Amino acid sequence: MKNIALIGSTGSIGTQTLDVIRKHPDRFNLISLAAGRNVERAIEQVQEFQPRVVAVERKQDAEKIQQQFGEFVKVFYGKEGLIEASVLHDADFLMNALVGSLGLEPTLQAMEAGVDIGIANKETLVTAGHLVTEKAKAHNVNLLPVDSEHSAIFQSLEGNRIDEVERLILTASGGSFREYTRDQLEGVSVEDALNHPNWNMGAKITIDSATMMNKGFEVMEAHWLFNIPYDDIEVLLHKESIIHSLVEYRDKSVLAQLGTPDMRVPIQYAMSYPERLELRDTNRLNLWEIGKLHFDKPDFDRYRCLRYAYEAGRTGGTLPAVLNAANEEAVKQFLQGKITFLSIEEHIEKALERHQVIAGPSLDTILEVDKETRAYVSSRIG
Ligand SMILES: NC(=O)C1=CN([C@@H]2O[C@H](COP(=O)(O)OP(=O)(O)OC[C@H]3O[C@@H](n4cnc5c(N)ncnc54)[C@H](OP(=O)(O)O)[C@@H]3O)[C@@H](O)[C@H]2O)C=CC1
Ligand SMILES: CC(=O)[C@@H](O)[C@H](O)COP(=O)(O)O
Ligand SMILES: [Mn+2]
Repeated sequence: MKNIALIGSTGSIGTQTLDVIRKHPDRFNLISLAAGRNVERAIEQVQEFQPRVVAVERKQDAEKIQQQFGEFVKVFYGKEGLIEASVLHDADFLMNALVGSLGLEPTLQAMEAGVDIGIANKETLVTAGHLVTEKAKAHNVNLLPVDSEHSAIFQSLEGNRIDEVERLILTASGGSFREYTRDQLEGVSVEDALNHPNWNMGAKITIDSATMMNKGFEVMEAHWLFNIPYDDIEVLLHKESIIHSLVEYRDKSVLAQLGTPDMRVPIQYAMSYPERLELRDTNRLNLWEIGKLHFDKPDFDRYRCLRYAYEAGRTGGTLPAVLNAANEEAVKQFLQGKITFLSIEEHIEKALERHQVIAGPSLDTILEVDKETRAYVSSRIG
């Protein structure tokens, strides 16, 4: 039996993680959950899974849950609440399903406590990949990929040597506007941007997918997870999202992982690794039904965020934290209807241009840069 701590329980990855736990009660036991403001859903989850520790974003919501469940659960709130839900002496695995760089500190603290991490929360690796990978090594904990592309690469690497890899190829759907020219992106709506062709995900990652910042983040995530230089990580447009990513070896053999788009597959694999458990109610991949798969090269002028991500990743230091924070703030403002879709990349570009890079930043420096960058982007919007 594996004891699971889950932060971000009410979101897309969080609820699918709970579905995996629900399907395997003999294998997984939920000992804590952390949610944000979706208190009704959090309460239902507490009723069903009976974790002993619960965290929510706001004090008043924590009090409400504490009253309802009494002594059976300990309820916390805020940033400290996220840490309480992540660092438990008997946790075997923390699923980090939070959105944003908010996930960084709980991840680092759980690793210090020797807990293996399922890392869906890519912003943590983007913002502070050097700190996270160092900490994983120092405390001998596994950092298991949950993102579908990284799970595909992880699976395609199994039984092979990393020093025999020549190239990682990350597939990209192209997002909600993949058939649009740059001119057609003028004035697109939030609703249209949220309409991902293949995946049903949280709002922020759906916008990141439309700008292709998601793929840029995934390049950075792959760099840190698999220790591969940026020059050897490529992006391939593949609109069906059937091939989840590929690894090319030095003999030019290419291994890949395929499947119908269902995040419960990589979620479950991270949780059950190195075993594969049954997943009954997912769709089988019948290639004859699909008939054709399509591939294309990404255009770095059409998808500028992809270019910024490679540049920030190659530069390193504090620049990736700026990229992430500027993106988080700009996407938030776009979702609130305050800026246009195309101006997301404009704000990011300006934030990157003005930043004086600090090499090898500490956690405190990263947190400071994160805060300062959000304030800068917010002040540009007014
Ligand atoms: N969805 C997907 O298919 C995939 C997602 N990912 C990555 O996984 C991560 C999660 O994505 P996704 O599940 O889509 O995101 P969602 O927006 O659906 O969920 C985010 C979760 O974080 C919680 N949260 C947000 N702010 C706070 C806060 N201040 N305090 C506590 N909890 C908070 C939300 O709580 P609440 O709703 O209660 O406010 C929710 O539970 C992201 O990093 C994303 O890039 C990667 C691959 C695929
Ligand atoms: C499901 C998943 O892993 C997402 O990150 C997905 O990759 C988004 O799709 P695109 O970024 O390829 O549009
Ligand atoms: Mn992905």
